[in-house]
Amino acid sequence: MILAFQIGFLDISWKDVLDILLVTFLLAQVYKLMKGSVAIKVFVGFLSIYLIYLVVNALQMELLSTILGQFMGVGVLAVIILFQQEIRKFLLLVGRTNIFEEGNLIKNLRFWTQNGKTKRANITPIVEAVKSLAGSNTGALIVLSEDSPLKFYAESGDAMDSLLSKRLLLAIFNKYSPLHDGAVIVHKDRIVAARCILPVTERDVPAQYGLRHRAGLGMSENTETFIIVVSEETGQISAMQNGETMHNISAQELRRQINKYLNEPKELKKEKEKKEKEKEISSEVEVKEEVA
Ligand SMILES: Nc1ncnc2c1ncn2[C@@H]1O[C@H](COP(=O)(O)OP(=O)(O)OP(=O)(O)O)[C@@H](O)[C@H]1O
Repeated sequence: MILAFQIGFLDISWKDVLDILLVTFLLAQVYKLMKGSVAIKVFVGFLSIYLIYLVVNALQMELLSTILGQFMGVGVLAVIILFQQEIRKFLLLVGRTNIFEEGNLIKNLRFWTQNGKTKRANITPIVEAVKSLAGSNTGALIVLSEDSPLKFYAESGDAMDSLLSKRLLLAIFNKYSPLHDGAVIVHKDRIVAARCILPVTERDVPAQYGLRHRAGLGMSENTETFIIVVSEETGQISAMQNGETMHNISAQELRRQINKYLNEPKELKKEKEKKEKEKEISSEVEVKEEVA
C-alpha cells in the first residue's frame, strides 16, 4: 500500500484520502439536496449517532456499541420507511443527472462555489405582484426559501431559473397561463420553478380553506420557508410560516413579514426551535402528570 502520511499510529494511504473525499462529496450533496426540509434534521441526527457508534466501536466499548449497532440496524429501516418519497425523488434525480455529461460537471462545480453568492431576494417585485394579483382576484401560491432552492419540491414542477420580476410573477399566475396551477418557488433573487406540488396539511383547518391554503400551510409545516397565498375567491392575502397562518394581511404587513423572515438571524431561528422543543416537552410532562 502506498502511504500518503502517518498520523500517530494511523497509516493513511492515498486510497483512504480518496475514500474520505468521496464520502464528504456525497454527504455534502445529500445535505444540499435536503437543506431547508425537515428531513435534514433527521439526517443530521442519524449521522451524529452513526459517528458516535464509530467512535464507540473503535474504543471497543462492547455494550454501548452493541446497543448503538442495533439502533443503527433498525434506524436505517425506519429512515427508509419514513422518507420513502424523498429517497424515491433522490434516486430519480440522481438517475436523471449524469454529472459526466457535457458541461454538467463544470455546472455542478460552479453551483457548488457560487451557491452562497446568489443575490438576496428583492422583495418589492414580490409584494407589488401579490398586490396586483389580490386586486384582480387571481389565485397565487408563492414559496420563498432563503436557505435552499428546494430541489425536491422544484422537481415536481417546471424548472425556470429566471430572474425574479413583478411582470414574470403576473404572467405565471395569469389564469390563461399554462404555468398558473400549483406553486412558484423563489430562492434568493431567482424564480426556481413554477407549477410545483406542495405537501397538503393534514391538520383541521377552517372550512373556507381550500387546497391552495392547505398546500401553503403544509409546506410551512415541512420546511423553513415563507409562503404567500392569494385567494382566487376573495382576493385576500395570507402568509404562512412554521405551521402558522397570518390571514387576510395587507401588502404593507406582508412586506414587514417577508423582511422579518429574510433578516431573521440563524441564532434566533435556533433559539425559537429550542423554545418550541421546551414547550413540547413541558406539555408532554403536563399530559403525563394529568394521566398519573
Ligand atoms: N398540493 C398542491 N400544491 C400546489 N398547489 C396546489 C395544490 N393543491 C391545489 N393547488 C392549487 O390550488 C388551486 C385550487 O385552489 P382551491 O380553490 O382549492 O383553494 P383555496 O384555498 O380555496 O383558494 P381560493 O381562495 O383561491 O379558491 C389549484 O388550482 C392549484 O393551483
